[in-house]
Amino acid sequence: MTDASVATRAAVPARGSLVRGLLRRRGAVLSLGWLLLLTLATVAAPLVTAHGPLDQDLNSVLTGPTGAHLLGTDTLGRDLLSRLLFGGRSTLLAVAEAVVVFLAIGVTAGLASGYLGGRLDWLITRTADLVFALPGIVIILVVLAVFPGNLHAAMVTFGVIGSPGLIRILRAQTLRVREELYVAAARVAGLTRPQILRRHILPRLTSTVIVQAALFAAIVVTIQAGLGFLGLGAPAPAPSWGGLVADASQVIDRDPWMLLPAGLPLVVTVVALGVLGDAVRDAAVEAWAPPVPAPARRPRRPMPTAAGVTTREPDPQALLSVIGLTVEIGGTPVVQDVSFDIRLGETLGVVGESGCGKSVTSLGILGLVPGRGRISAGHVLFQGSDLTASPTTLARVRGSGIAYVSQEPMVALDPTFTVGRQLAEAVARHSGCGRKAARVRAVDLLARVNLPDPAAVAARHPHQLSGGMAQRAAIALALAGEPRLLIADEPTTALDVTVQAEILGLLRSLQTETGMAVLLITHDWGVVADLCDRAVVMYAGQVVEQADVAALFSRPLHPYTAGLLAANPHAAVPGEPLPTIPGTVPPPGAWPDGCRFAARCALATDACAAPVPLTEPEPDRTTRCVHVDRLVQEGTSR
Ligand SMILES: Nc1ncnc2c1ncn2[C@@H]1O[C@H](COP(=O)(O)OP(=O)(O)OP(=O)(O)O)[C@@H](O)[C@H]1O
Repeated sequence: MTDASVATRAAVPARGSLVRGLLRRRGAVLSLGWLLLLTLATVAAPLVTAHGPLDQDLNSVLTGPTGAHLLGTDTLGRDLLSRLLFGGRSTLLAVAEAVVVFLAIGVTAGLASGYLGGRLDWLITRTADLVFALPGIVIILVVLAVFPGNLHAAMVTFGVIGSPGLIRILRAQTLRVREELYVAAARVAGLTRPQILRRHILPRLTSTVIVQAALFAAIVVTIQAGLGFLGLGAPAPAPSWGGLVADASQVIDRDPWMLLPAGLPLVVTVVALGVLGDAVRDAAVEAWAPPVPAPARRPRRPMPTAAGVTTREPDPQALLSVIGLTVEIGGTPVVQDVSFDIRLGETLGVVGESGCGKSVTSLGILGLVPGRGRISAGHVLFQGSDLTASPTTLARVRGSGIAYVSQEPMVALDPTFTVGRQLAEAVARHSGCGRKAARVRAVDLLARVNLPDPAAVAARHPHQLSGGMAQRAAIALALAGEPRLLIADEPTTALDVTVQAEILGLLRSLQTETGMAVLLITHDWGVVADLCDRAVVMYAGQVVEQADVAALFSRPLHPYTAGLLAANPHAAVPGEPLPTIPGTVPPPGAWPDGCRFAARCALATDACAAPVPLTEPEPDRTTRCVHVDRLVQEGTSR
């Protein structure tokens, strides 16, 4: 989508907020109205009725509705409206007690379990399973046997017994949300865990929490009424909704009317809570649904890969040195022995076919290995500090030292906040300036990435931006901490060709202005030629070649690099078919012991069956090929 297409987007109904979505639903409005009315009437019961709930008048029993008693009287001549409202107080209190306990345990444990994982996750899920298996009603009856008539103890217990359901749901959602790129971006930006949970994860779970709380409240109302009906609630003569139904059922043959005021509020309240829960869920789905179909991603072309550099001394002048980095996901190495350096002001391209480990390498640098993977070997030195050895240094460096721009700007930005607020938050965090100054700086940053009318853009939510604008906003966010290294993972993949060129031009000018280093992951040799000083070629989790861009283009010293350059559409000869590399990249776990490219290589011989080390055939360039001498000769004679 181009920037111009924002106008088209604006014509599409905008995503409504949860509240607006709710207010558009008649059922939700009626339910909210009823619950509000009920709450007000019970709280202000002494003002609503002149009769006390215990006042008896044996001369007017079971009167039915009259002027003096709007809902009639019971068998002792007590005013039903008064008993209903005062009884409603204990119902509302019971609901509040149980729901508060339910939410306190469910939200805290669900978030902690899903986000922190590890042993805590194991402990929480096992405990939740155990509590889930307990027979709730039996436990409550036991509690009431130990504390007769103590509804508070019963409701707190019910809150505890109900919480495992919420824990499971929120844990599952947290696991999903924590993998979203804007959460990774928040980690890169240096937010602490509590900040990420509060600002980025909890808001995404709000609708689920409200739905679950409403449904749980409906269950509490029925349980509380059931206990009252059985005489296990508030001791007589105190009013309760369950007690009213019990009284009404005893005189149903003499005065069927009494069942109506006794039972109807109970039924309407339970239905209202259920309808409200459904409406919140529907409104949330609507609020989060994308307003227009996501722009189709450009199909990815197969790209060259490279081999990792084995043990070597890091460049003393490097800003970042990756040394022998090995990353495992699920116990399988997906990136192995990767090494490279970047100096300040330099742009290093990382190229390779899909699945060769480019993204995992860049995320590994930031300590953000996906899928609960881990760095199993190697070091990442940034300005001399080993980021793999010190989580504190890593946390300090993220955002301010190293920033990250992903290929999906629309999801890298938090959809819940305006662009300006996210930027201001990042600026304030990194610079420590006040809110007002941070807001001004946020608009400056948007201007710096050449967004027209930056103040207006600051007031928009990410979904109101086109792909190109969102990527510029994401770059502005990355610049908020004035990083020394920007990692850009295919920053133009999801954009139209014209916008791609603009974003690449922007990156180039920002680098010239700030002098920062850029690690650019790309599939596009055109981008490498245009922006990069050096390039690392990755194949099947290894670096296979690393060289100055000009040397790489003129004399590739790995058959894979040569194959990829030949398949480069920018160099295609009109009318001739574009050469391709036969076969596919072997997946992690299926890598051969020898050269990983051998099965696709025209030069392969028996010598390729043994492990191939990286060699340095020329100063400042490395390759992982046993036929390197032949390639050097061919290149020289060309
Ligand atoms: N979350 C994950 N869980 C399991 N395996 C993963 C996960 N993320 C990546 N991998 C695996 O790690 C390997 C390297 O993936 P990576 O995304 O780094 O490749 P890439 O070169 O960046 O590819 P692309 O250009 O498609 O992004 C792949 O085999 C991939 O299947």
